[in-house]
Order: sequence, then C-alpha cells, then structure tokens
Amino acid sequence: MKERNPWHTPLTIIIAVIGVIAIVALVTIAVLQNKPLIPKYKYGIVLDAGSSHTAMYIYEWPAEKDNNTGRVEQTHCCKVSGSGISDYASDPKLAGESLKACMRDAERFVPSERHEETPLYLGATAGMRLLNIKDSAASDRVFQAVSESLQKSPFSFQGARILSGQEEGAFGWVTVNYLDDRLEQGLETTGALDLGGASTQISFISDSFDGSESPSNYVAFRLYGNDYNLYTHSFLCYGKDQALRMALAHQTQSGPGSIVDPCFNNGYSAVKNYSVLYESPCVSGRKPSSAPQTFTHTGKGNFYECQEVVKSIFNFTECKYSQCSFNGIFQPTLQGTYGAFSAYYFVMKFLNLTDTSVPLQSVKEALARLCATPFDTLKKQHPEVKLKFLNEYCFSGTYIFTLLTEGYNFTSRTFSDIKFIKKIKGSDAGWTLGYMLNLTNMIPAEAPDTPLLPHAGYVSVITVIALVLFVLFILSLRPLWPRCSQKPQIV
Ligand SMILES: O=c1ccn([C@@H]2O[C@H](COP(=O)(O)OP(=O)(O)O)[C@@H](O)[C@H]2O)c(=O)[nH]1
Repeated sequence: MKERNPWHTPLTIIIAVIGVIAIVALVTIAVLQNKPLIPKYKYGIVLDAGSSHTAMYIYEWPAEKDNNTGRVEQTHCCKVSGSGISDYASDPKLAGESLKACMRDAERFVPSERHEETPLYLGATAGMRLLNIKDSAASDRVFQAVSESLQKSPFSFQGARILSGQEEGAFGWVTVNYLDDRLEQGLETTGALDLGGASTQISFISDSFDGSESPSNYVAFRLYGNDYNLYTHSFLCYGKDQALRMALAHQTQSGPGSIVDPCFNNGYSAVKNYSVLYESPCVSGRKPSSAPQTFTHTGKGNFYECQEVVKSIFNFTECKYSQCSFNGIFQPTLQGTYGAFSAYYFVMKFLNLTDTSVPLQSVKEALARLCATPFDTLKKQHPEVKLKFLNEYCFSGTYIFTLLTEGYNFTSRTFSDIKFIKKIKGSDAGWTLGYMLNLTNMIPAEAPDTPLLPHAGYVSVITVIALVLFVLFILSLRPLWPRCSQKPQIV
C-alpha cells in the first residue's frame, strides 16, 4: 500500500505556490524599485565677466528632484583666454569672439538633449561698471556683441547685464553658505570677502545690524524658512588692480619723470604711460596737469613704507555713522567666520599665508621679507609664476593686509576667523552660483517638506511588512495543516 504524504493536499500546494509567487514578486519589486535611477541631471551656465578675465562655470543638479531642490554642483570651469570684456571697448566684436572657445567647451560638457533647456547667463562686474561710468555707449556696444555671440549658442540665453556691487556681494555670500550647507540646515552663517581686480566686497550677518542705520548696505533674505539681515558693501576701485592705480596716482601727483616705489621689489623697473595709468575713472580726476608722456617706475621694496602709500588711498577720518570701515562707509561690528576668495586666495596662496592661525605680526614679517627680496632673486625662486603677477605680490600682499586690518578692522584676535579659500566641495567660491540659484529659484524661501523615509527605506519597510503579513496568513491556516502525530493514511 502506498503512503499518502499529508503535505500533498490541494490546499497546501495552492498556498505554497501562492507563497512562492508572492515572495518572488516582492523581491522583484524591491530590487527593481531600489535600483538607483539612471543619473539624469539638469544644467545651468554662468559667465563671470570680470575686469581682468571672463570665466565660464557649468553647474549640474539631479533632474528628478521636485522643484529643483537637488544639490547644485560645479562640474566644469573654462577660463576665457584674453582679457576681460571691458578691455574690448574699442573692438566689441572681439569680446563676443573671445567667448566662443568656452561655449564650444560647454556644448561638450552639457549632454546635447539638455542644450535647449539649459539657461545661460552672463554677469559683468566692476570692469564693466567702470566702462559704463567712463563711456556708457561703449559699454552698450560690448553687451550687444557678447549677447549676439551667446544667442548663437544652442543654450537658452537669458541675457547679459552688469551686476550691482550689492548683488555681487550678496550672491557671493549665498554661494559660500550654500556650498557649506549652512542655509538648508539653518546653521550660523559665514561672511564673504571677495577681492576682484576692480572692486572688493564684504558681506556678513551681524546681530547688531537691521538695516536701519545704512539701508543701502542691507539685503534681506528668507531662505529655507530662515530670515537673514545681510550687511554687504562693494567698494568700487578697491579691487587690487584699481587700488594699484590709485597708489601709483598718489605717487605721481606732481607728474614726475620717475618714481621709486616701496611696493615693488628692488630691481623691478618699467616705463609706464601717464595716459594709460590715468584712463580709469578711479584716478582720472587726479591726472597731473603737466606731466611727461611716460614715467619710469622702479622698485625699492619696503613693506612699512608701502603700507603708508597704501593707507593714502583710504579715507579713515570721515564717518557720519556710529562706526565705519573707510571712505565714510558704515560697517557693523565684525561677527563670526569669513571665507576670503578670488584674488585674496591667489595672493595669500603665493605668499604661503593662507594659514591664519599664525599671529598677525608673523604675517607682517613675511610681507616685509617678500618686499625686501630683490626682484631677480624672486624671479629665480618662482620661475613658474607669470611676471605680471610676480611684479605685484609685494603691493598686493600689503594691500590685502591693510584692507583687512585698517579697512575692515580685523585684529590679531579676529584675523584667525578668516579662511582663504578657492573652492568649497569642488565648486569655486564667487558670486556666480548664488546668482544662478537665485534666478532659477533653486533656494526655496520655506523649508521643503521632507518625506518620512528615504526611498530605499520605504521599499525595505514595505517588503518586511508584506513578508510578516504572508507569514501571519500561513499561520492563520494552521487548522488546515496536516498533523504530524496523525498516522499515515493507508490508501
Ligand atoms: O592666478 C591669478 C588669477 C587672477 N588674479 C587676480 O585676481 C583678480 C580677479 O579679478 P576679476 O577679473 O575677477 O575682477 P572683478 O571684475 O571681480 O573686479 C585680478 O586682479 C587678477 O589679476 C591673480 O592674482 N592670480
């Protein structure tokens, strides 16, 4: 007689088959759902048309995030060769031409299916602000030329314009704090110090500032549900190239045929043209009435004397507010930490002075040593550094030191609150990212609702719950289970 296996009842077979199908289905769904989505990104392009050069930045962020709330990162930077667009006033077409190589670069870095929807912005800063003051028709022609050139690109060109000093300062502050994740998390913010060629910006939050004392320095933000009262000021002409012009103008007031400059190393010598030096609106009003065509500019390399020259370009006496930085501009008490970028970084990196934990006295001594180094020795020590930068490091270092300490009032105690930075998490510090985040509404005013669980967590919880339900279902069929104690049936 054959023994009948008690498990071989139709019901148990049906339950087993359903169970296996359910488990397979659950595992398949979990695996498929949990597969990382094919990376799909959106892009934005910003051209920073600075006084000394133009740079193009490409940003990307995950496309699948709602309301573009994904993290934005810089994926590529292209330095436009040649000078800043303001230098093309006499031949504006060349300004447009100069952008073409970087735009071709952008076509390779942004996937072609995204070209049409990718916004492209050009923002010009202090170089164009100065050209606009000097010759607004020439400035319009430059914008016309760069706009025509950018319209020919496959991207969605959103316009070229001059940023106000206030925008430049505020967007630099947004960039630094966005990249540091301080805005989304509502953390204490960091101030932003930006040194360009033609202007310099200082932006920070001070508890003592609500905008009432100097409304023109006030920018209000509501970001991720937090309110910020930002103090910001842009000093036109106090970028390092225009500051150098002002220092030279101070030394050539009487129209001499030669000057011996403490801000240039001993052994440096160049013949400079009076009309070129005085063509900038930062100094044009001070052109000596009688002067030869050229003057010989030689160096004597003395930091302490250089500091006196540099101080002469600041006005520290006039102030109609409770407190000022310089030139009668209101500045609240410094607060918190600061990121100092652009030319601050280039100069302090060269001088090996990015470590701000060293006492201010040591910074002074390092600058004094650099200025006292004969120019020939300096060239031998740094054969890789371009001469146009090497010439000026004694001046630039002294200028930065004086601007920070005498201008903004950083002291031996607060100097260590400054961090000289180029990039934060792979993206350059500067106004461009903040500008794009603002124009694309990528920073919400209110904190977005966060889902209870991340996607993977959600899938895992659903799978576990389904398995538990299945086991409970099987257990609920217990009365129908074959009994082990039962004697095998004889068929
Ligand atoms: O390797 C470098 C690259 C740039 N710079 C200087 O950094 C400043 C950058 O100025 P930008 O063109 O951005 O000027 P803005 O329009 O912001 O005044 C200029 O003085 C440049 O000469 C420098 O010292 N080292």
